[in-house]
Amino acid sequence: MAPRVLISDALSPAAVQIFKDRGIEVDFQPALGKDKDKLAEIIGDYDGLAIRSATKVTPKILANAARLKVVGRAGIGVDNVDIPAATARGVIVMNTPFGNSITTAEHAIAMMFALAREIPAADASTQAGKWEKNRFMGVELTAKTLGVIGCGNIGSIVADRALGLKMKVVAYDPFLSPERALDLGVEKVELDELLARADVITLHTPLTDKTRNVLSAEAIAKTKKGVRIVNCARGGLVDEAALAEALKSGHVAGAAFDVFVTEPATENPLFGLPGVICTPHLGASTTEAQENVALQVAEQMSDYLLRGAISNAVNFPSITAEEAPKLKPFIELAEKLGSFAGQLTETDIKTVRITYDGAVAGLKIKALTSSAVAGLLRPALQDVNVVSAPSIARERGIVIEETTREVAGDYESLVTLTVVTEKMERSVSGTVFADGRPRIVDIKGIKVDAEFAPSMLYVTNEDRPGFVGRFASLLGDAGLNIATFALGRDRQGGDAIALVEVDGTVPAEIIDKVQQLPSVKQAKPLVF
Ligand SMILES: NC(=O)c1ccc[n+]([C@@H]2O[C@H](COP(=O)([O-])OP(=O)(O)OC[C@H]3O[C@@H](n4cnc5c(N)ncnc54)[C@H](O)[C@@H]3O)[C@@H](O)[C@H]2O)c1
Ligand SMILES: O=C(O)CC[C@@H](O)C(=O)O
Repeated sequence: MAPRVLISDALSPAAVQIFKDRGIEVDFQPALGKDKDKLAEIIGDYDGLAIRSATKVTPKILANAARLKVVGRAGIGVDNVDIPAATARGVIVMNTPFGNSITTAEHAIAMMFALAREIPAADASTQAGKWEKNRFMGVELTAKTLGVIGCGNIGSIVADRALGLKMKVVAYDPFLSPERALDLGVEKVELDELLARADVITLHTPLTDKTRNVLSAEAIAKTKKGVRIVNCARGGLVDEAALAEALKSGHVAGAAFDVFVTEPATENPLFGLPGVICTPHLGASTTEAQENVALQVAEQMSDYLLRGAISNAVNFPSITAEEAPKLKPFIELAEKLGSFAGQLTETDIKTVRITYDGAVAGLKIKALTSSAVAGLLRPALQDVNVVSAPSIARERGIVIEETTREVAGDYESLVTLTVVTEKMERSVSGTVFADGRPRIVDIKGIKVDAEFAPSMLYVTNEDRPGFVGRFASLLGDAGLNIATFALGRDRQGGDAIALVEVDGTVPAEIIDKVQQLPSVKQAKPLVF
């Protein structure tokens, strides 16, 4: 069945065409993002949800989204998606980090000019027939200092454009390296210095606990008298009430805001104040940017739904379309090794160690580890997948350790998963043969060679003559057909294991009978 995608915001129709061309069924309902009840009612029918900022992907929506595998944000900020809730439900969340950066940077520059020359007020006055030539005395931007708070993708484009305007640019960004600052031609400074020196301040950080109210009343008080402030990033970076006071007192000469604490902003402390210019979150609203982000999100979502390739996910490592086919058999191997260990582990897991030897060490091991952990946890917690597994493990205090060793041993690639509980430590290793099928090659240090089959029986016993005959007769007498039989032992007379593929499920009473055979230590049914 073709995957189904719902577009619940006003994305460019270019996205619809991409989905259709890729063979994905697409439902374009651009007004649905505003109707959360209707969205909750129908979301269960879709594998993918493509959004802009109007759709709020809340835990309630996710709880109804039984089929949902991916949320694609045609834009940068994913603050309208509950990422922990999506991750916990195994839903990939991806964005398009660059498609609207230039457009948004241009909006910030436009806002700066609009402030410097009071263009909106001059326009309104002129069109009202007033011709107030002496009322609007602007300021020149050349040689002024622009303070950029957050010098990432958009902040650095703004800086570049401002340098082109012959402004001086100072930037505050704890993650901006001195080399990058030098490259951009900006001066990296601390926040207080930026506040003291900037004639115009522009914000370009995400909204986080650290950046909320980065321009607080206290910070605004440290700015130069007559400063102008531009916010085209996120509402909440500036204390709106404090800014309103500073505008009224004349300390701040102007503020141009595209984003607000509450959106849609129908009322706001800044509205109606002198020197204030507002736009309704238009930063990304150009034909070019909307086409870029719509095409990109549709491509990314299609790649994931059809090929398992992941790009720009905020809750999972990227997997390119080239990597996906190489990873696929190892994802299956890791998941099955995890499942093997999970089905045999009855007590609390403390640590999971995963070692990647040989060629597999060069692959995206984060995806493999997540798959192994998903397989490990699934016997105990049904609702876990490769996306949610690491966070679920973390919540349960399970430590996950990964080791890579590029040198190959007996196998070109070997994955070993070791589970440590309070009482024991159990390891299982596997590889992928040339036919692409995963196999178990070692259990607790005992060599075996078995494929994973839908129904299996795992038996550990003391290595004594007669066991195999008695065991096979017991299964035969119960009408259970043995499909494959793998045996291994650590040494003659020591511990032995049998991994047997049977046709059909093994009834519980047969497991009990196997358990009672002489020399048997443990008998467990396994399903893969
Ligand atoms: N108005 C719009 O329509 C619109 C459009 C696109 C993006 N945005 C918003 O613009 C913002 C920036 O987007 P971007 O693509 O440049 O993001 P980015 O991740 O490339 O850059 C953000 C920068 O902020 C810096 N930063 C993080 N914490 C900081 C802190 N405490 N102090 C100072 N700097 C800090 C980071 O180091 C990074 O360099 C985002 O919030 C995004 O959602 C708004
Ligand atoms: O979709 C939009 O119009 C806004 C996008 C913008 O806020 C973003 O973070 O990319």
